[in-house]
Amino acid sequence: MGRRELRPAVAGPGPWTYDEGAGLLAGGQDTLLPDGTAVRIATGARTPADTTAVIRSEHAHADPARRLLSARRPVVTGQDIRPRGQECRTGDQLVPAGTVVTPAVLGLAAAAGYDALPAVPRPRVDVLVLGDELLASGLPHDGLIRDALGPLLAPWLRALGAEVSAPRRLGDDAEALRTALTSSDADVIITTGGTASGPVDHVHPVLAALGAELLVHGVAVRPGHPMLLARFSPDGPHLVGLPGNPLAAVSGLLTLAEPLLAGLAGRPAQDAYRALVHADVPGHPHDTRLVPVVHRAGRAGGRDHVAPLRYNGPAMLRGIAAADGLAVVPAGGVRSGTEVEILDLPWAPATPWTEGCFT
Ligand SMILES: Nc1nc2c(c(=O)[nH]1)N[C@H]1C(S)=C(S)[C@@H](COP(=O)(O)OP(=O)(O)OC[C@H]3O[C@@H](n4cnc5c(N)ncnc54)[C@H](O)[C@@H]3O)O[C@H]1N2
Ligand code: MOO
Repeated sequence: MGRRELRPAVAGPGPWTYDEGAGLLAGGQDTLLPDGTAVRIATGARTPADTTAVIRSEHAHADPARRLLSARRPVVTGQDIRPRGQECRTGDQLVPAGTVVTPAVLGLAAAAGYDALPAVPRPRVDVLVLGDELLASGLPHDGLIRDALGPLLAPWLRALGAEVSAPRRLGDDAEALRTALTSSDADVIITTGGTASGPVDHVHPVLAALGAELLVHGVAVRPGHPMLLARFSPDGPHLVGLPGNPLAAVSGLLTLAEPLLAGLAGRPAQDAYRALVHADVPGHPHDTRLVPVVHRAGRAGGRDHVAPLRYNGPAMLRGIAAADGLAVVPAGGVRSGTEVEILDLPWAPATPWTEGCFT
C-alpha cells in the first residue's frame, strides 16, 4: 500500500485497515468495501459501493507492520470519485441533428455507447483539369504553365468535407471530357478551364450535347464571372465549371462549390459576417469584386479589421495564399472604414508574414 502508484479507496472515517495483496483493477467486478477498510484501486476502476473517498498515494501513509492506512490531509467525502453520468443523462441530446461528425463528436458518441451514427456521407467529387498548356511538374517553359488548380482544389475540397478523387488532367479534348463526365459516379464534378467560348473551350458544348441543365450560367463577380453550375438530371450529379484563371477558380470554389457541397452534406452554408476594411478598395464598374484580405487585430484601441492584399488579379495566387478571407466589394468599390461582407477560407487566420509586401 505504501508504493507510490497506489490510490486507496476508503470507507468511513480513518485510519483504515487494508490487505497488502488486494487491489481493484479497471474492468473488474463490483465489490464491497466495509466501513473502516481501504483497498488500493487503479484509476478507471469501479469504486466499491460505500466508498467514501479515494486518496492520492502521496496523501496517504501506510504502516505495513500494522496494515493500517491513514490520511496525511483531511479527506473530503467523494473526493477523486468520478460519479456516473457527469456530462449527460439518459435521454439527453448530445449533439443536434445536422452536426458535422468531427473526430471529437465521434469520440463523444463512442463514450456514450453508440456503435453506429446515422450520417449523411461526404459528397464525392471528381476534379477534371482542362487545358493543353498545363504541366504537372517542373518550371513553366515554352508557353506551358504549371497546373495550379489540381494541387489547390483537392485539399481545399477535402477541407470543405468532400471525398475527392485524384484530379485528372484531360487537356483540351472534347471527347475525353465527354467520356469523363458520362463515366463519373461522383456527386459533384468540378472542371477547371474551358468555360469561355474559344475554339478549345469545350465545357459548354459538351454539357449541351449531354443535355445537362444549366442552373448558373455566369455570375456578376470578378474574378470568376464565367463560372457555371449544371445538373445532369434532377437528382444529380452536379457539375461546377470553374474558370481557368486561378483566382477566378477560387472565386467559383467559394461561391458555387462550397454552398453546393454544404447543401449536399446537409450542413448550413458559411455564416455571412461583415468586417471593417482598412483601405480604399477599388471596385468593378458593375460587378461585385472578391478581394483577398487578412484579418488584423485593432491596435491602440482601434477596431479589428481586414486589410486587402495585393496580387489579387484573376491569374494570381500570391494574394490568396497570404489571405484568410475574401472581401465582397460591391460595384464601385468601398472607402476605407466601410464594413464589407467576408467569405472565410477554411483554415486558420493568416500569420503576419503578409505585413509589408502584400498590403
Ligand atoms: N469571349 C469571352 N472570353 C472570355 C470571357 C468572356 O466572358 N467571354 N471571360 C474571360 C474570363 S473573365 C476568364 S476567367 C476566362 C475563363 O476562361 P476559361 O475558363 O475558358 O479558362 P482557360 O481559357 O482555359 O484559362 C484561362 C487562363 O487560366 C490559365 N489556366 C487554366 N487552367 C489552369 C490551371 N489549372 N492552372 C493554372 N492556370 C490555368 C490558362 O492558361 C489561361 O491563361 O475566359 C476569358 N475569356
Ligand atoms: O473570371 Mo475572369 O478571372 O474575371 O478574368
